[in-house]
Amino acid sequence: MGGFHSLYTHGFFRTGACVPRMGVGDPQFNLARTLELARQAHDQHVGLVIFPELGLSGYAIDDLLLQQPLLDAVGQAISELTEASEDLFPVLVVGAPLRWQGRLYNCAVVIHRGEILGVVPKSYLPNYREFYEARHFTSGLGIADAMIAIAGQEAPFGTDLLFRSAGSAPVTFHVEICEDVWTAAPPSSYAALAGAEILVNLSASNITIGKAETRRLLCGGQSARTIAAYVYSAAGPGESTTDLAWDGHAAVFEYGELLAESARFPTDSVLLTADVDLDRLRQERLRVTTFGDSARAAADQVNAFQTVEFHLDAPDADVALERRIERFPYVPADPARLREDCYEAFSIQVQGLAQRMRAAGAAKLVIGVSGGLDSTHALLVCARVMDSLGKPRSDILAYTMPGFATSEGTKSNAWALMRALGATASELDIRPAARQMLADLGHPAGAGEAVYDVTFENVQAGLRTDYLFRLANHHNGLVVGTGDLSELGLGWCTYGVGDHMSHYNPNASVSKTLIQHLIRFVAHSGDVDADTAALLEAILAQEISPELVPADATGAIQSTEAKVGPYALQDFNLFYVTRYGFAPSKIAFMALHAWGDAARGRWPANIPERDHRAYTLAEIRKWLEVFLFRFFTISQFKRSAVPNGPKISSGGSLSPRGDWRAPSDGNAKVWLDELKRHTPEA
Ligand SMILES: Nc1ncnc2c1ncn2[C@@H]1O[C@H](COP(=O)(O)OP(=O)(O)OC[C@H]2O[C@@H]([n+]3cccc(C(=O)O)c3)[C@H](O)[C@@H]2O)[C@@H](O)[C@H]1O
Ligand SMILES: Nc1ncnc2c1ncn2[C@@H]1O[C@H](COP(=O)(O)OP(=O)(O)OP(=O)(O)O)[C@@H](O)[C@H]1O
Ligand SMILES: NC(=O)CC[C@H](N)C(=O)O
Repeated sequence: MGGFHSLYTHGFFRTGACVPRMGVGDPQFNLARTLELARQAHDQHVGLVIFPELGLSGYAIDDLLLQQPLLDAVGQAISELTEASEDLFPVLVVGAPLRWQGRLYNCAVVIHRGEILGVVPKSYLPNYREFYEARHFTSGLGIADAMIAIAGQEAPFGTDLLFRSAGSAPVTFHVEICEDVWTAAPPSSYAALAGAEILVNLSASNITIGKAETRRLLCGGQSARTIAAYVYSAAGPGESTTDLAWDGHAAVFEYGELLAESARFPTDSVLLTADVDLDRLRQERLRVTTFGDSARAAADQVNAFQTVEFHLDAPDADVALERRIERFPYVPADPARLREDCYEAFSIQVQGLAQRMRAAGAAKLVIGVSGGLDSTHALLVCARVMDSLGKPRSDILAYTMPGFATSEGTKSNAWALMRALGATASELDIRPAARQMLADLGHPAGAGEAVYDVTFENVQAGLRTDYLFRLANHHNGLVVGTGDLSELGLGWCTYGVGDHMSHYNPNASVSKTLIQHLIRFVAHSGDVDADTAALLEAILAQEISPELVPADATGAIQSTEAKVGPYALQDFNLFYVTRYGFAPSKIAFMALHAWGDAARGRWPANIPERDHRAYTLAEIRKWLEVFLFRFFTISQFKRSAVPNGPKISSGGSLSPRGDWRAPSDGNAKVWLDELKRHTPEA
């Protein structure tokens, strides 16, 4: 099997859905097209590839289905296909009318490496409106523990089959046929509860206006409900147009998400592929424990399945991932989705803080404004909160509090911002108190020595927060937290007395990369004047720094990203560690795919061209190691004691009362070992 660079190494699985050019009632023609596509799928390392319903005979051939020569020719085509499959990697699932115990069934035949693994008859035969399947076929409902003679072999036959690979490409799949998924209780629902991860559907669904959307709803919804992948392929060009038409719709969904979809109304054969993330499905089924509850509720149906085992071994080649992986899991590149995300994130933040202000009977909001990203965004939220409560923005008491390392640039940005947003702005110099405290501590910096250690830093961060809390007492206000999700993930905040603490933190579950985007979004929204937009751009462009340590001899300022890593990568790591609990080597593989080439895929809007950069595997590995150590070893005690704040993204919040509970005395050993063992250094 391939190495680190192969998708099969990391729990991905390539699926294929074919729309072959069809010959009406012409099994040899259809066999030839099927074989062409199967060979293409082989060349593309597809593990499981499906073809349309009754694809070997044609679907809309009416009473020809009852013609002996036609059925014999279909049998011959299956024999030839089975023989040819010996040299092919993928499991093939083809549609054919088959005779069993003197009756005709609308079947899916599952073939791998010269063997018929099983045959699944269609359960639900539509016989309403334009459909007349019951005229020819018998329903497969209830057929179990049966065998069928086919292509010189004896194969399992029934609707009780699950197919499971015990090879180095492990997967469990189930097969249903068109109408089966149109029903209130599709067979695949029970199959998923019995362990099927990929649900395939061989379909011949004639097209009428608007029907493609119905299919998306049904297949996408089925994949979401069953926490599975749903692979769908419908008949296309060449299918009989006597009274109907065919748009050749192929699509692959994963847990409610459309992974790939064919262009409809093709004029020739199509192979659609999609890389399904089986790990994601497996991890999600562990989390969503009600999935197991519904398996218990449907125990009779679930326990009735039998498993057909086969061996699919991952290709030796390094099969490169083709799936689109967002660079920023918290900031989707699709403009429409991003707009919706920004609207929701901002509205959640505003609603959270407004409700707390009302409930606490607070007259004012108190906030420290540094001129950095987090406090800028929190201040934008405060302004909107006041608007929504019908209070004047002057009820926001905003303080800029210069310390030993505050630059003129950030301070003037802070002033400009407080003014632009209409807050009551003040300046409070923390240096005299900080000097006093350092002296009281016996710290050398108290006597003017250039000792810039963590105590020196935290005295400043702590004093700022202390002032804000006492100002809140003094003015009947709430201290608004600014620290973001990414900082919380990395433990990049001062515990208890510092920026870790507030009365309510609307930023707590907004990642740094999303905060950057939200500010960008406001700057480009037209909701603020040109000066404010320029100010926001200036804030976005500056180096991220806590400004707690003065610039060094070269003038270089304290850089957060030089210490904890680029937020772009750390947000990627944070998302996949907390949302799915993936292995670090898989996260590194995915990060390389997302970030390895600046030209690949779309970037979210408004990110300046100069920031379109790439990361090497060595960089990705290095910063992932930093992330794992910081996240698992040194920062959980901070997350175990965070103020309230609303959960914002499906990526999760890190509140111990919300979406992330972990021991405060754990360590990163397991994760670091996994990373080192399975990720090359470059
Ligand atoms: N598991 C555990 N349970 C309970 N306590 C634990 C602990 N592990 C360490 N501790 C204790 O915690 C203390 C260390 O934590 P803490 O006092 O927070 O200090 P620490 O995390 O060492 O330092 C704070 C860091 O955050 C950075 N910062 C501060 C402010 C703002 C920003 C920003 O950019 O937003 C960044 C700052 O530059 C500094 O590097 C030590 O006294 C240690 O003994
Ligand atoms: N000079 C300052 N004046 C007022 N408040 C400050 C100052 N420096 C820090 N703070 C407060 O402490 C918080 C944490 O500081 P930090 O520098 O990490 O955040 P930031 O500057 O808002 O954003 P970023 O972390 O993105 O630079 C700020 O959000 C702000 O509330
Ligand atoms: N072949 C089928 O089972 C088609 C039935 C399905 N209800 C459709 O309209 O597409």
